Amino acid sequence: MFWLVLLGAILTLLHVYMRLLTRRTRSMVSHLPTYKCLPFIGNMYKFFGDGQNAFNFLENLTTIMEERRQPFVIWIGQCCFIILSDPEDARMVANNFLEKPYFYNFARLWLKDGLVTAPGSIWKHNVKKFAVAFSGSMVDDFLPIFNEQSRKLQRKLEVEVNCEPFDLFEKYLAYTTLETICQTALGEHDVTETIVTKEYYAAFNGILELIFSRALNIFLHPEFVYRLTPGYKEFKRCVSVVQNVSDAILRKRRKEMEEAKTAKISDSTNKENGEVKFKTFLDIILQMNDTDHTLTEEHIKAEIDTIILAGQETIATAINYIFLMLGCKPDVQQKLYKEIKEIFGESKRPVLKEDLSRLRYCEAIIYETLRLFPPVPGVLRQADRDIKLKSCTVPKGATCCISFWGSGHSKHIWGSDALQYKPERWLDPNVASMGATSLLTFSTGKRACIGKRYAVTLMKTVLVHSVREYEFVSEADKMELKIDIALRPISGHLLQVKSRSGVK
Ligand code: HEM
Repeated sequence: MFWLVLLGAILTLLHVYMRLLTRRTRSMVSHLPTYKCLPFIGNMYKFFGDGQNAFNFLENLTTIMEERRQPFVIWIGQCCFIILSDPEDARMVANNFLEKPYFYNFARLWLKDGLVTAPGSIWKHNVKKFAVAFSGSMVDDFLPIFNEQSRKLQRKLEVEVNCEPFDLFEKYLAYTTLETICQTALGEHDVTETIVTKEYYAAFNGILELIFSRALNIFLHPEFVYRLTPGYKEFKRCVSVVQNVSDAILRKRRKEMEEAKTAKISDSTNKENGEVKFKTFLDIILQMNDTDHTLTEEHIKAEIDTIILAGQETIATAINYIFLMLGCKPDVQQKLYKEIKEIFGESKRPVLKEDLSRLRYCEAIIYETLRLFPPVPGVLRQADRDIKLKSCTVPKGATCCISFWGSGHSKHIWGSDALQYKPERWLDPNVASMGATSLLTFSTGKRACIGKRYAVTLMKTVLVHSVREYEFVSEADKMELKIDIALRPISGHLLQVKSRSGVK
């Protein structure tokens, strides 16, 4: 009995002490909507469960934010999270705060100082030099690879014509985008047997699942606790499988560059008919490494893994949603087919640079899908000082969560038909220019995505090659979703392929 009373007293004191520590933050956000807080865990009880539960939670608080037109507050233990979806607020936060909160440390065990997880000081040092690898002119140079990969996908889909519905993402897209990113960003052309293997992909996915389940369980947040769990062992195993691949890519590329240097010939990996096609992301880092010795071997490998994560999973998810939406909106699909016919006629030629700006309806479909189905549903930033937003002041120490799901579904931003899938809205010049700043799917501000142009160009190329050949059918209007870092479908996501000529 005595021990129980003592324990009760200690817990009460601890609780009071924690309340005192967070008193300023609590008073600054007290006017914002929130849920009932439990001692010690705050609102963490809302997250217990799976990714579907996390998605329902996001939908629920989005509705409240829409009604109140205010950010929403969540307490995870003693950490205050301010969820916001207003694009102006989002820009304010993203331009002022460079640091990412401790959740990103769960991924830092793997991605270390790679661009996505790096602390602000390291990110600032690298970002401009790295971003060159995905600039407009570079992306134009990637077009032959985008075309080749899109054609390969189109040919693979032939076996699905008039067959049972299937999961496009799992069966094909994940591998198509993995191969594409390896060829364009890492200069690694021979990837079918080394990287694009089931083992690699399972390990890659395993890491993402483990990071997400850790994030949902507050008791696994302290590093010393997590290291004692079987989850950590599995995490280390998966990371080692993935890192063996980045290690092999790095060693191979270094050897090629060394050999070229020794033989005093220019390196030909990315050349075609003697002309330099493009300098890859990996080559840029390796060249920087000659003069910048802050780039360690470990850091370079972390950048390889980062670019595979950032560039592969996101585009595959986005393309999957596009096909699913086309499948349940035959009128939209027909309009896209018509646009492709107008530009390409009966020709099966590759997509050229000049075609990209003419694919206006195709672009509208891409943006409309990204608005309603953001592959990354939101990002986090750590407030290192107070900052004033439209309806509150974010207190120093709080974590801001920019909800792309919330902004994409807001009637205050997109109008009363915000929840409808209507690519036509992007053809209105007013909406298109407003949308350019209000569509947050690629994030906003200083640490926004550097691969937007890459992603949109690849998506257009894939769509042209597939839609001119096949018709797609889905029941995605009944799709159910979950969050496991990415926004993923759990049902209603199977696709059927039909031949346009009606002949298999
Ligand atoms: C539809 C496709 C894509 C979506 C929706 C997307 C979305 C995002 C988002 C939301 C962020 C911010 C992450 C954060 O703050 O935590 C981000 C960052 C990033 N993305 Fe993308 N991305 C896509 C494609 C790509 C591609 C194709 C690449 C590269 C080839 C890429 C490279 C990066 C990198 C390197 C960062 C980190 C930027 C930084 O911190 O400076 N992304 N992306």
